[in-house]
Amino acid sequence: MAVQISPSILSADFSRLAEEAKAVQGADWLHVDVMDNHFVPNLTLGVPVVESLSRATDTPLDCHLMIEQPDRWAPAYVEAGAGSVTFHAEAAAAPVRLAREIRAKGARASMALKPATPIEPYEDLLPELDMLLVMTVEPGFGGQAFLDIMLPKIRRTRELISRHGLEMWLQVDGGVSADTIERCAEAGADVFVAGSAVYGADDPAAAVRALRRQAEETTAKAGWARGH
Ligand SMILES: O=C(CO)[C@H](O)[C@H](O)COP(=O)(O)O
Ligand SMILES: [Fe+2]
Repeated sequence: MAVQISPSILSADFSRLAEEAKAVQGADWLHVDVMDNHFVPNLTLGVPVVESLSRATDTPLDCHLMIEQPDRWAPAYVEAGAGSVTFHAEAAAAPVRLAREIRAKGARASMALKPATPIEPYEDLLPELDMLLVMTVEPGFGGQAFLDIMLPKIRRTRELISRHGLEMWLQVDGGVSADTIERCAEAGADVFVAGSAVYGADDPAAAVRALRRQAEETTAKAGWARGH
């Protein structure tokens, strides 16, 4: 199980997205938060911006769709160049069909859970997914405080993934920082989104390296990591 860091451009300067993407060279992914002002009370960017960004950087794009009707829109984000597309369980009408469509178009398929959405009803869907995103804030805004109460859900999700013998990744998003990343890694997360902790730093690339080091050290120590 390899630690991956996905800086969120939600906390970047939107007037200089190409430069901001290059400022985190060395990151595994670039996390792109798509918000439609319906699923969440905020509005960010859409398909044309993702298309331009995918041409402007070699870092693969990890698109987090906080939108209604992901069944209709998610395939367009794959066509726009996203390497991974995450839809919300609460918004998808047919998550299995949607995950299969995302995979068939050539991207990794991922599903996100808001803080109040349990993982257990989705256990049988896990083999259809390449990644599960456990939100550690209410989606909609960057810079919010990490919700410690989500740690048991991260732990239960990791246990389910292990029990089913799956290779899928477990992402955490929201309030991930030097203060919280070790708790996430200890609970079983392996893909870490960080917005304000990376783009709020004087040296974003150094912040990515520091977060990676912390997560790797914790992962190496954690008992559940053995054998993965
Ligand atoms: O999906 C998100 C918010 O809905 C963002 O990815 C997340 O909040 C990142 O920002 P920060 O690390 O500052 O919390
Ligand atoms: Fe996100």
